[in-house]
Amino acid sequence: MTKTVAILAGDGIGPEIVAQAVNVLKTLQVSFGLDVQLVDGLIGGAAIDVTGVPLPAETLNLARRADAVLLGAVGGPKWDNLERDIRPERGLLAIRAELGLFANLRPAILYPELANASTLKPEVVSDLDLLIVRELTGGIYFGKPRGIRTLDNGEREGFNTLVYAEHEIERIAHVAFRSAEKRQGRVCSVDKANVLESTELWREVVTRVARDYPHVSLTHMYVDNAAMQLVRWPKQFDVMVTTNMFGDILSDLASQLTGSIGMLPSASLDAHGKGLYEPIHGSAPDIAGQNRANPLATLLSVAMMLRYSLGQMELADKVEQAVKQVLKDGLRTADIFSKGSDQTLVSTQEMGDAVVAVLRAAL
Ligand SMILES: NC(=O)C1=CN([C@@H]2O[C@H](COP(=O)(O)OP(=O)(O)OC[C@H]3O[C@@H](n4cnc5c(N)ncnc54)[C@H](O)[C@@H]3O)[C@@H](O)[C@H]2O)C=CC1
Ligand SMILES: CC(C)CC(=O)C(=O)O
Ligand SMILES: [Mg+2]
Repeated sequence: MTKTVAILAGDGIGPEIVAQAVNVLKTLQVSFGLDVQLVDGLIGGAAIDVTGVPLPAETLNLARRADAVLLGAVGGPKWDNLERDIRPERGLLAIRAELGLFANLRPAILYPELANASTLKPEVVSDLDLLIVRELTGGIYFGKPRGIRTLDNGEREGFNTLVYAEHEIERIAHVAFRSAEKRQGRVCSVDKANVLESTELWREVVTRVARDYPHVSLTHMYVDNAAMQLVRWPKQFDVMVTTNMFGDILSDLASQLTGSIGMLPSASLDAHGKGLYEPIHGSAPDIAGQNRANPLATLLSVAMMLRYSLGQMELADKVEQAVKQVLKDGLRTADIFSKGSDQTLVSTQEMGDAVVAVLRAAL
């Protein structure tokens, strides 16, 4: 049966990188019989410009009907002075919440060809393969009350609320333990339980859920130490499970261990296999429109979509193999390029075309 994929390119480099992903999906359609229908929708600043809101009802309906959603990125200086509730980023938070996408899987894998692009020494990152499981629809990005208020003395005060209910912690913990069962069997739960009651409960609930997984080991780490340990010896981690904000920050950090933020894909999943797939990075306004962005995180997100939402394991492997091949062939966008080497500096489009060419050659 034909599957529907909603394509939400968004802002900044979003349209440039998503165009490469669409080319890959069309190649899989034409050359490998992938039965998908691609339907475009507006989100973020692009949606604000046309409809006045960052997540139009039409886009939400499209995403609800679709089997999977592919998203580029949202946001940019053009919309930064808008009223808080209609900024592009609120559209992204809203689609995650509306679709119930509570589990954000962010694998950080070092491709051997990029060992020299990592910020760490090759021996510290060789074979790095860790998975950050980030809670995505709760925590401080969603907690109420929130806002900016004026006090009696005229001074303004900004405030947010970090709150986690037991069921929110339980379900993300299960995702982490089930993931670890298929990997090296180790979960590290990252919190700030020494200071924050919300994550004191987090630690207690994760410890309770661990009893259902006798073959998985559980350790706990405070987030400040976790940030330090990630750059000291990242291979100590298999699966890291953490809150919305801590996962957001630690995954950007982890991306540099693999060479670039342009390399990390993500899957945001609900309880039933519905997923939204996007690179972990933002809209990169500093390089938008220059055909310089690395599209590989987005193409690897397509591979995750094929695997988790479209049931196409072999095609997922093929896309990942094609990414590995273009790196082996020495092709590099600017973010992963090292001068004085036998690498070829390529544009966003050229990198996308090269992946498509490898896929076609694999026919
Ligand atoms: N999922 C999303 O849609 C996200 C949206 N944002 C939004 O994006 C805008 C920019 O945010 P920033 O903090 O600058 O984060 P960013 O992730 O967009 O960019 C950070 C740095 O990484 C570089 N970079 C990012 N993606 C790259 C790629 N594929 N290839 C090469 N270089 C890449 C950028 O050029 C920039 O120097 C803001 O409006 C922010 O709110 C930020 C993070 C996630
Ligand atoms: C709007 C932000 C929460 C997006 C972001 O930085 C992310 O999900 O990584
Ligand atoms: Mg982020």
